[in-house]
Amino acid sequence: MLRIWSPRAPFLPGPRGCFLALREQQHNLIRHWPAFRRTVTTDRSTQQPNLRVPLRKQLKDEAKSLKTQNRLKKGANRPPQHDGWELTVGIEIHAQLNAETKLFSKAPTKLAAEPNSNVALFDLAFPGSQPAFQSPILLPALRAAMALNCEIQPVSRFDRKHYFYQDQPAGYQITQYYEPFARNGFIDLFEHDGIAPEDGKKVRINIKQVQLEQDTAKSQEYPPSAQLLDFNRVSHPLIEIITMPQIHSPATAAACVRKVQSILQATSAVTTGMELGGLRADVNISVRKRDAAPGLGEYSGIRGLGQRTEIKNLSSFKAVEDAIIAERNRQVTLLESGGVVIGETRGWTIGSTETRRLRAKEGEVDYRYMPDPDLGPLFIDSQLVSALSDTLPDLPDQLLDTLVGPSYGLSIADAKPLVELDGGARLEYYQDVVDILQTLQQSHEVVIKNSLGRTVANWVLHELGGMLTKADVGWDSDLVPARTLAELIDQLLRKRITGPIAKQVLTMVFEGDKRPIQNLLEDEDLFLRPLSRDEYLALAEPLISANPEMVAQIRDKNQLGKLGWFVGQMMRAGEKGRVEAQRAEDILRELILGG
Ligand SMILES: Nc1ncnc2c1ncn2[C@@H]1O[C@H](COP(=O)(O)OP(=O)(O)OP(=O)(O)O)[C@@H](O)[C@H]1O
Ligand SMILES: [Mg+2]
Ligand SMILES: [Mg+2]
Repeated sequence: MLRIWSPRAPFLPGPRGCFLALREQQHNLIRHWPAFRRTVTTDRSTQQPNLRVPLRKQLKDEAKSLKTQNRLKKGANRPPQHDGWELTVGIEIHAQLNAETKLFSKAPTKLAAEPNSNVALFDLAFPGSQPAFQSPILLPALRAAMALNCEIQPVSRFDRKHYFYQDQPAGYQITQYYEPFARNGFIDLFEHDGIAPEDGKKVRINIKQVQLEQDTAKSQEYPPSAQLLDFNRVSHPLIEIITMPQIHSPATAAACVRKVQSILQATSAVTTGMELGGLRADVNISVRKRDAAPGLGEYSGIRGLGQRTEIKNLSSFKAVEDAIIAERNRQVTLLESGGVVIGETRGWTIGSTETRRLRAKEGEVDYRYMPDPDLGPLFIDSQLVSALSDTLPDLPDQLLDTLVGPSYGLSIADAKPLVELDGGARLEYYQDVVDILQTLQQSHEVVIKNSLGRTVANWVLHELGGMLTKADVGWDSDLVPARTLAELIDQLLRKRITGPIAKQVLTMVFEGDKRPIQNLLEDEDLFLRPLSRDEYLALAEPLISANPEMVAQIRDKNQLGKLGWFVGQMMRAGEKGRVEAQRAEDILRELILGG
């Protein structure tokens, strides 16, 4: 049974009315901007580290150790038989915007809701229902486009793209074909993104345009011959990001999608990534002989391209890479045996090494694009653009620069997961722990070195991260509150507990012990108690009597370096962490050398 979310169809009275309504809504947006930002986005800009020292070189050097690099160097993506061929890839990325309503109705966008419960009349193309552009959607869309370095267009328009399929009840999708809201952007990929730039610096991928459009319904096979349809997704606001055909390796293509995802997450333009279907990629692939005359294909000013095929709806970075490898291999083999590549849409399934033909590629003519007569132009005020640009948070590359810089001192291998994991939530947590720990350390008047950033990263990523992996649970900052972890690390840095005890306590907290750290350590008697002089003597004396030769070498031949061996033995024999090296050495000198 289909339930309709809204009993009233949203209505806007024609293009002129729409124009006025939009101007009015924009005005309100600017006026209420701070409040809006609090409710819809999670801007992390205020929580970012305030010291920013770009250290691109350091980033570059450290990136060399990345595993992906090793894989690339081994040439995993360049089988020798394809050396004479150049691969060209252009990507279209569809991202579900972080928005509360559909693109043209007030129906909520909650995807987890009961199937077909969040649907307005317009979303189902009920006769007489009209689109009502929901202007708050502009905010995540603009943030995304600006972070992708695009030029925001003051005027853009909506078009109808016709096709007939069960997932689109109107028979057309509303998109921005002729005049998108953003053009001419770019993203830069560096070694730390897992690619190997030819100039050793970066690869720049130009973005042709970013456009607003509607999502389609979700269909699910219902064997033997039916399909189930969930219209909750229909008209969910999407942006389509279209890159120029400037990508020449499968790994770069995957890195490009990964980078776009992390930029969209950093700007809160999206709430979910590829793993939850919030991002989908279509890849367009062609090959051409390196030394032959250029092919005839042309795209947006780039000439001499080979015939492209398109693989739609890829939903993981690995799928992007593997599908391109499979399709490149097919095209090269086909051309080498005298065949021709036909422009078509092809499918690819996870784990497969081959793409398969789905249908002939629809062209502009087949889609019968036309301006949507029910929607007026979209005017984007420069005031809104500058308000957004002032509040754009640090992007992943800037964050990495800060984290590997001198104030935090992280390795690129630690900085990257912090920036990328859990949509930035792990980084916020890390920053909270650092802040609290810094305050605690100041209040104890203990001077600690700049290793604090590294120590906290180790606990957040490796100790806590290891527990999450072992328990097979997702990230939840409430499992071990930031203050609890900061207090625990504080006790460790002040040498009041040992490392193994700190790990034991972290496990207890992780498993649900809610006692404050101080109480927990006291109750369980886990604080380090310094050893008495008698206890040091009891450790040293048996060692001295068991090793008379070494003692003689120290005493008679002045081989003081050998004292270190005795210190090591005492530390090993004593209760873990309680034997202090300096005090052990003092006792040994006293016993062997007589003071
Ligand atoms: N010869 C080519 N080789 C590889 N990629 C190409 C080639 N020509 C165009 N492309 C890429 O194909 C994509 C075309 O996307 P665009 O949205 O403009 O058209 P479309 O694929 O026909 O539309 P849609 O799939 O949305 O119906 C771009 O990313 C572009 O870079
Ligand atoms: Mg497209
Ligand atoms: Mg396409």
